[in-house]
Amino acid sequence: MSAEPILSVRDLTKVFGEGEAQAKVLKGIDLTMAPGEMAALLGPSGSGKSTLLTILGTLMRASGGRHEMLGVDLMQASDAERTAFRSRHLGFVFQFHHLLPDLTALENVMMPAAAAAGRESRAMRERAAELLDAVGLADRRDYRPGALSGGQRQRVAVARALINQPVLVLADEPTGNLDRQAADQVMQLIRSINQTLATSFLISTHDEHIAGQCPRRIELLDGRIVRS
Ligand SMILES: Nc1ncnc2c1ncn2[C@@H]1O[C@H](COP(=O)(O)OP(=O)(O)OP(=O)(O)O)[C@@H](O)[C@H]1O
Repeated sequence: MSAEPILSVRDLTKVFGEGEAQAKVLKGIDLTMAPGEMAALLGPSGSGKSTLLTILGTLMRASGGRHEMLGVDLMQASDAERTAFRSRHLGFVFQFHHLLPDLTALENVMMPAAAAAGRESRAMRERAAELLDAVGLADRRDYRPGALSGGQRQRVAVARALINQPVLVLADEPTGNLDRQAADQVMQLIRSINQTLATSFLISTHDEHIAGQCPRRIELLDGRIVRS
């Protein structure tokens, strides 16, 4: 028997604007993801990749269709329920790391956990240190982002995405700002986390080399999935 999907999306649509300025950007997306899946999301610029990731991340609501995760109906959920769901079950990595410049690597990794709990704890600090160790940056925990390389910053961002033990990490061009070597290191890291922790990843990219490192590929074209 196959496992229940963690994510189930049916006929999902997104319309921006009104009247003549209206643009239908997602035109009926059907998508499921199984626990522990790692998928690349490909498509030309403007095909809707970021819009889809933003909706799946509960950072924006779809205009129509069904959006369920872990059995929760996220279309019907209130804003407060969606926020709680996000901090408990989802992680994010963006093209630009969005680390806070005045915090150390360790403090940045800890931040989503401290924000969710409303305070810091020793357990959080220990888990953040373990994650920095796992991404190969144990010796950089007290460095601020400005003193790290682009690839190191992105590895800190991956560690930060994992602090709340998410079921699914949404990554929007996580290697888009990196050279090939640093990009490969980040992808190796993501694959090893995917395999050891069974965290699912959905990774948008323009780069076939990056997509080739993902077991599944999902292709968007003009707001529709044309291959999955
Ligand atoms: N807030 C918004 N209001 C109006 N239109 C928007 C908005 N956000 C995105 N769009 C439009 O939706 C379409 C899809 O944008 P999206 O950013 O999802 O594409 P993408 O596939 O991620 O592109 P890229 O690869 O260039 O990042 C584009 O035509 C864009 O102009």
